[in-house]
This record gives sequence, C-alpha cells and structure tokens, in this order.
Amino acid sequence: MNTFLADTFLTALTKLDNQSQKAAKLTAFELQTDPTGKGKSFHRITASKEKDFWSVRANRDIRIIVHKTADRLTLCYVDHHDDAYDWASRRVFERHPRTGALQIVELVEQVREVMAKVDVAPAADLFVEPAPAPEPAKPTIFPLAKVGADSLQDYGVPQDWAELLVVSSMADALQAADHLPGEAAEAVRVFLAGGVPEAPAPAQAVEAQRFRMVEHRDELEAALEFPWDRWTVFLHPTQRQFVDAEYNGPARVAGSAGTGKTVVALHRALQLSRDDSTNILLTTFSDPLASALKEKLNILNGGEALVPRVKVSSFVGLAKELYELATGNRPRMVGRDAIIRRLKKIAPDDNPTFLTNEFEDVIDPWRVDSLEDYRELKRTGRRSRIGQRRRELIWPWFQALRDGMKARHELTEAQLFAWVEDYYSGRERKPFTHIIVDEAQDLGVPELRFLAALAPEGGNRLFFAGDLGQRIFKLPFSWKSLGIDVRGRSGTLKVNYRTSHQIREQLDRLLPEKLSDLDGLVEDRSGTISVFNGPVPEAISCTDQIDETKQVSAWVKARLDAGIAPEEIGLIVRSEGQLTRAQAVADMLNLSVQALLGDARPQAGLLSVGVMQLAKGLEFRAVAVMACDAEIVPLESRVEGAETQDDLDEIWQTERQLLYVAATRARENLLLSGVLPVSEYFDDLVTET
Ligand SMILES: Nc1ncnc2c1ncn2[C@@H]1O[C@H](COP(=O)(O)OP(=O)(O)OP(=O)(O)O)[C@@H](O)[C@H]1O
Repeated sequence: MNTFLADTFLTALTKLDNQSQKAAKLTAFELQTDPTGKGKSFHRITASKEKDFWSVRANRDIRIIVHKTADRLTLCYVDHHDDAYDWASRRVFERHPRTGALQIVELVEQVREVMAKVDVAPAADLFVEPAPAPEPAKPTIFPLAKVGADSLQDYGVPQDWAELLVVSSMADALQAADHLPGEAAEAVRVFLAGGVPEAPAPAQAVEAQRFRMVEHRDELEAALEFPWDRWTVFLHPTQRQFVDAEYNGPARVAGSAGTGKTVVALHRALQLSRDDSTNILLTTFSDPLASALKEKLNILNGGEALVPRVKVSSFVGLAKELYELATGNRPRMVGRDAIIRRLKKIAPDDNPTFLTNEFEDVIDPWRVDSLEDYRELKRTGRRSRIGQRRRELIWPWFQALRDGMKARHELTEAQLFAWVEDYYSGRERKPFTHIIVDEAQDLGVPELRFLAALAPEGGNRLFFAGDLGQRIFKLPFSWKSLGIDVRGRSGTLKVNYRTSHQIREQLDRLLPEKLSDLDGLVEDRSGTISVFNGPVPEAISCTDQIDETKQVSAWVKARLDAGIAPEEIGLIVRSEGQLTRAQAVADMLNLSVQALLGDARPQAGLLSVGVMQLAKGLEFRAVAVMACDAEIVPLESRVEGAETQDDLDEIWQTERQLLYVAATRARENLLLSGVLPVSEYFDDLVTET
C-alpha cells in the first residue's frame, strides 16, 4: 500500500499549534510505517458522502482525515475533532470523469449552505455581497455562460460546479474558484481573465500538484518539517517541465513576478545534483539573494545544510573566490564612487554622471581598449548616440582612469569578471558542469561571459530564470552576440503563487503584456493568473508628508488589527533618503523597525522597512510603497543625469520596473502612497481611492 500526502493536509497542519502539530506528525509517521494502521483507531466518517474517508486519532483532540482504499492511503486533512469531521463531511475524493485526475472536491451544496448563512441570495448570486439599497436592476453578466458547463468540465471542473459557474457573476465565479481543485480553479481564472486555458496536462502531472507519494521516512520528514513551504513538495506541471527538461543548449524560464521562477531554479539545481557526475553553480546578482537561495535550497533538501555538488554564490562573490584561488591574492576592488570622484578630477568641466555611466555601461563591460575600438563600437544596449567628435574628446579621460587603476592594481567588477573569464576560457577543466542563474534579467555583459566560461560547452550547461519586466540594474544587450542563444528553449510561467488576483491585475498595468529582448525573443505575460483573491490595492495621493504618515499609519494599523504581524508588513521607499518617511509611520504606531539592508531579515515584532533596489527576494503579507512623489519615482537625480532622450527613456523604463518589483512583494495587501504631485506611474493604475 502506498502513502500519499495531500497539499490540503500540509496547509491544515500549518494552522495547528505546536503541540498538535507534533501529535499529527507522529501519527503521520506511524501511518507511513504501517498504512493499514493496525493499532490505530480508524473511524469511518459516516456523515460524509465519501465512503472511504476515515478519521485517525492523533491525540485526544486532533484527528487526521485519511482516504483509504486497498492500494493507497492519502493523508488529506488534520484538525480538531469536530472541525476535521466537518471538513470531511463536505468533501468527496474522486477521479474526474473527463480528465481522469484524482481530486478532493468540495460539495457545491455545502458551500452554498455556508455562503447562504451569510447572504440569503438566489442560487446564481450566492457569493455576491448584499447590496446596501435596491438599485435599478442591472442585467447580471455571467462571464462563463459562453464557455459552457460542458467545456469547463474538460478542464477538471466537477459537473455541479460547472453548472453553477455558468450562471455566476464575475465576483461569484472568482470566489467559487477558490473552492475548486487546482487545475479547475486555474482554468476558470484564465477564462475569467478573457483567455483560453491551455489543454489540460496529463492526469498524472495534475495530480502531482496536490498528492505526493512518500516512499521513505526522510521524504515525509522533510515535507512535514516545512509544511508551509508547499513549493518544496508540489510543483505546477509547467514548473515541473522546466525542472525536468533536458536541453540541447542554453535555456530560459520567464514569467512575471511571483510565478515561481526561483522555485524552478532551486528544484532544477537539486534534481541535477542527484547525478554524481555533476557540479552545479546556482547563482544570482547579489550576496543577500544568494544567501536566500542557499537557505531555500537547504529547506528543499529537507533541512540539510549542505547540498552536495551545488555551490550557491553571487556572481561577484564567486568571481572573487575564483580569482583568489587562481592568484593567491584577493582582488583589490574599485567602486562607482571612486570612479565618479576620479572622473571629476580628470574632466572637471564635463558631466560626471554621464561619464561614469559611459564607462560602466559601455567602455568597461565591452572591453573597449583603444580609441579605434571605441570609434567602431556599436553602442549595443546604450541607446544614446554619441558622435565621433565626442568620442575622441572623452576617450583619453577613460584611458587615464584605466591607467590609474592599473597603477594601483585595482579591478572594477567588470574587469574582475573579464580576468576570470580569460583564465577559464583557456582551460579545459572547468569548475562546473551546470550553471543555473536566477534573476537573469540583471545579468550584464561581463557577468554572462564570465559564467559561460565556467562550464564546458554543450547541452544542459546553462539555465536562466528571469523576467525582463524586472530588469533594474543592467542595460539590455544581445545574448546571441555572446553566443548564448536561448531561442527555442525558453518558456513562460503563468500561474502566480505569491500575489493576489487583485494586486497582480493592477500591477500588470505598469508593464506591457509583451516584452522583447534584443534578440527578438518575446516574453508574453498575458494570461497570467493568481491562485487566490484579496482586497483591491489602493493608491493614495497625500497633501503633505504628515498626511501621508497619518494615512499610511491608519492603513498599517488596520492590517495589524486584522492579525498581520508587524514583520509581515513591509514599508518600501525608492531610496535611503526616504527611509525617514517609513520611520515616521512606525513612530506614529509606536513600533520599531528592521531596516532590510544587506543581509538583514525581518524580525518578529518589528515593521520591515527597505528600499526598492533591495526588495527582490522579499515578500510580505502587506506592503506599503511610500514616498511615490513625482520627483522621487522616477528619481529626479537619475533623470537629471540623462544626456539624451534615449537615456531618459531607459531611466523611465527601469524606474517603472523598480516600482513593479517593489509592489509585487505584496501577497495580500498593497498600498501605494505619495505626496502631491504624485508619481506619473500612478496614472496607469486603476484604483479605488
Ligand atoms: N508550486 C508552488 N506551490 C506553492 N507555492 C509556490 C509554488 N511555486 C512558487 N510558489 C511560491 O510563490 C512565491 C513566488 O515564488 P518565486 O519567488 O519562485 O517566484 P519568482 O517568479 O521567482 O518571483 P520574482 O520574479 O518576484 O522573483 C513564493 O512564495 C513561492 O514559495
């Protein structure tokens, strides 16, 4: 007899107190060792239509609901006695007659009953909020009527639900989706978003999203140890495809914020590491993000701190390490501030921001070594045109800057990457067999060349996860021109697990549906759906900073009152200069803050505050993006540094993307605030306030 774990069991487990969780886990282990459950007290749930639901005693109060047949035992749910019985009495466990996938189905009549207690409405309008006063009757639109109950069933919607859905309003249907099995809910949400769902995945892949067979005790232990990290156990069939795929060249997975690209990267790394002959690099653009990847990889590995054959590091962290390994010395690094300072000295009458950007975005990454090279360089990625005369004028300044660095034995990051690239390009032995890059949209030219030199040519060696819409640091460039061609081996994830439907729908308005890279590869973000609903996000325009402090404090207070812990609330601002505005909110609420700079993590009891550039990798139940004033988002100092319209366009685009990155850290609640005149990006949002 095989033992399976249902996702509903893990979700229910996270809601129990520690003592009850312990009892439930112990019973789960006993059941796995002996699924027939001899010596355990099994009680058939007679109140359920499902004849194979049984309750198993974990302690005096806690019951596990299992589904038991001759060949399989599925742990379905766990709760206090009465609640567990109630759960089971409202569900059946059945194979969908069309798709063939096993489902735990909530009975439509039972849901109606519960909803009807709140709102006595005709059947079709069960989920509608009661109207405050009768208004002239508007014709109700049933968005799924044209799809038809029959087609809905092709996607795994149970028949009686399908019949209800085709006579449900938009709001009802969205709510109803929350009660449906995953694949059915997904199809309904796609139809409601005006799309047509892809053909249903094979029953086995669909089932794997919610039932996991646990053959060994350590698998069960790992799943029960981190029950809230459902991503470690259940993958969407599309995620699974990217994890398992064998490629014959570099491959890339895309998807808007929260669609599980990092989850794919992590699973793929672990999967590849099972083969003894591999040596895998899992990498991303910053040290804090690399630490977060490391932690998640350990969770995925069942809490084991070391995952054999997987190295996790930031691009630059790794480059420094490899440099030291090769030379015996630490590289002496030179940063942007020093470059600005020196260029100001070398060319006191010119524009230091422009010169520094030109050096960092063009000269250094493209390894321009002479005026001839500079004259001929196609200004890939940096769109502003610079005439030959200007190039001739400024070239000697860059040369002087470089000479100074050489004399001091200093390296910029780009030069460090180039050094390590050259070192490994000439060698047959490479440090890695496979390289998996997260946040690949922020790879620069030197980083990509460096990474490509670290693994031997061919097959599966390079896998990228990223979202063009979240590029915030680097200029775009042609990957193909560097020999990295992902065309034909790329795809997009469309199920958002992080952000509510309402928040995602609003934030999608900030970016175009289709984004294209410089090789013409299009990432189509349309048709993305979220797996849960939440409050509509708000954008508020305040009269002054005091007004903003008051309004944001009131909003945060309402979230705290609703049971959201302070550390689950993030206050994000454009840059450090505006952190005082987040601090003012905390002061008004008599709370302390944890500034999420560097490696700092949210701390229990403290409001989390941070800046947009460091928001990647974070997520909160509630986020307030504050200080979105017209001259802050986009940041005026950046705009002023632009020399041409092309530069300005690039800045507007990345600032918009920065706002998108910050706001998509919100899971359930989102507030955007600014002092009048507010950010022009607010114009693209349709909000309640
Ligand atoms: N299969 C899954 N089951 C449950 N939760 C999932 C699944 N896949 C992803 N998630 C959750 O969705 C959230 C977003 O996942 P992840 O960070 O991988 O997305 P992403 O696409 O990399 O986001 P971003 O672009 O913002 O970096 C996380 O909380 C993750 O745990």
